[in-house]
This record gives sequence, C-alpha cells and structure tokens, in this order.
Amino acid sequence: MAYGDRVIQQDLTFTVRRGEIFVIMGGSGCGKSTLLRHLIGLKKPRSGTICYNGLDFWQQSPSRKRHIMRNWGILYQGGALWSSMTLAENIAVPLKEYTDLSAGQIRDVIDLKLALVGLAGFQNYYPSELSGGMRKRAGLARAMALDPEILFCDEPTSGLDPVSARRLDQLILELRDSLGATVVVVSHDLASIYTIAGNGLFLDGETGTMLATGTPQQMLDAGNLKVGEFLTRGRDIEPLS
Ligand SMILES: Nc1ncnc2c1ncn2[C@@H]1O[C@H](COP(=O)(O)OP(=O)(O)OP(=O)(O)O)[C@@H](O)[C@H]1O
Repeated sequence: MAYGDRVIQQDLTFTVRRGEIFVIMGGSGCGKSTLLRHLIGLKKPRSGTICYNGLDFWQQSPSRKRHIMRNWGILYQGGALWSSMTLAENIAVPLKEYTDLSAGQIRDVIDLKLALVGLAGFQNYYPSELSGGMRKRAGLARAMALDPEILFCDEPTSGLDPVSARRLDQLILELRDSLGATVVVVSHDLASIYTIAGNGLFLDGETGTMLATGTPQQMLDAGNLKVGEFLTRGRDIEPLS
C-alpha cells in the first residue's frame, strides 16, 4: 500500500473468515484506515491481490465490482450520515439506489433496521438531534440496510463515552450473531478489541508491515514486544519481554 512513492505497509497476508469479527489494530498513523480503504475498493494496492470469495477484486469488470460492493456495508467514523436528511431518508438512500423495493417496503426495512439498533421511533429525527452514540447506531442501521455479507467499521467507538462504546460493541456482536455478517473493524480501542475481536492483525508504522495476526491472546502469546505493549497498555497484564 503506498501514496505516491511512500510505501505505508507491505507484505500483508491475511484471511478474514466468514462470520468472524476481524480487527485491524495498531498505533496512530500506521496505516489502518489506508488498509480499510483498500479493502472497500477505494484504493488499488500497489502490488498484490485482494480477494473476495476467491475473486481477485481488481481483476473484475466494473459491473462485477459493483455487484461485489453491493454486499458490503460501511460504517464510517462519526456515522457519516447526511445532516440534511432524517434517519429514514438516510437509510432509504442505499435501498433506493440498489433495490427495486416499493416505497412501502422501503419504509418497512427502515423500521426494521432502526429497531435492530435500538432506534425504533426515530425515523423522523435529524442526525443533529441525536447523541454521538445514537448517530453511530443510525450509521450502523444504514450500513446494514442491504443486509451486507461484510460490514466494515472504521473506529466505531471513537468519540463515544465508555457506556455508549460498550453498547456499540454489543450491537456489533449481536448483528454478527443474528445476521451472520462478517465484520472487519479498524480499532485501537482495547476494551472494544477484547470484547469483539475474533481474529485480527497488528500493523506497525515503523517497520511498515504486520507484526502479528490471530486472536488477541495468540498475538500476545507470539511475544512481540510492541504488540504486547499495545495489547496490555493500561491493563493489569505483564508486558511480554
Ligand atoms: N491521502 C493520503 N495521501 C498521502 N498520505 C496519506 C493519505 N492518507 C493517509 N496518508 C498517510 O499514510 C499514513 C497512514 O495513515 P492512516 O490514516 O491509514 O493511518 P491510521 O493507522 O488509520 O491512523 P489513525 O489511527 O491516526 O487514524 C500516515 O502517515 C498518513 O499521513
């Protein structure tokens, strides 16, 4: 992965398994968001391949790419809702763009998705009328509008108070369990990582590559000092040496 001549990360090899919550972790500026941009098809890797269900994404035709992307939901930092639209209108956008549902059916899906994230009855609220946690949950409802196979979340708990953050973690776990979605999360929130992560990887900004992969415990057990410091900071766990 590179911007111009500057290589951000290289030699990344990992697999996200269906139905798991996979967390991309690492310190500030190491390239987590850049990796996410590659995974959601916004940026082409300088070299190497990114495969979905065995298909090399960048080798696909534009229509096939669009078809693959139709099965993704994305929760951006802050929720990224359109401020001039109500929650119902926000969630209706992908439904109108990608489906032939009638207005009544779209209303039903909106009601369902808002109920799923604990926002039943908030259809006519504008994002500015909601708390940060509610905005994230509304963003999640929009990301889930098309019943995606893969849900990508960029720092979902950033900017939230601890109670809202843990509620969002629980919601992500529930969505994975009830809808069977695969979830890929960028996070450096330790409480969140230990709550939701099945597997993940640790990116290092200094060496520009991944230092560990696996469950958080496996990453700790692998004994890399930087990974150990990251995964035990502020916790009552002895850093590995
Ligand atoms: N559009 C861009 N053009 C050039 N360089 C960029 C661009 N976006 C990010 N970078 C650089 O790439 C590096 C990785 O950035 P990135 O945002 O992916 O890191 P991050 O791990 O997500 O950081 P943070 O945790 O602080 O959000 C940084 O040095 C950043 O300055």
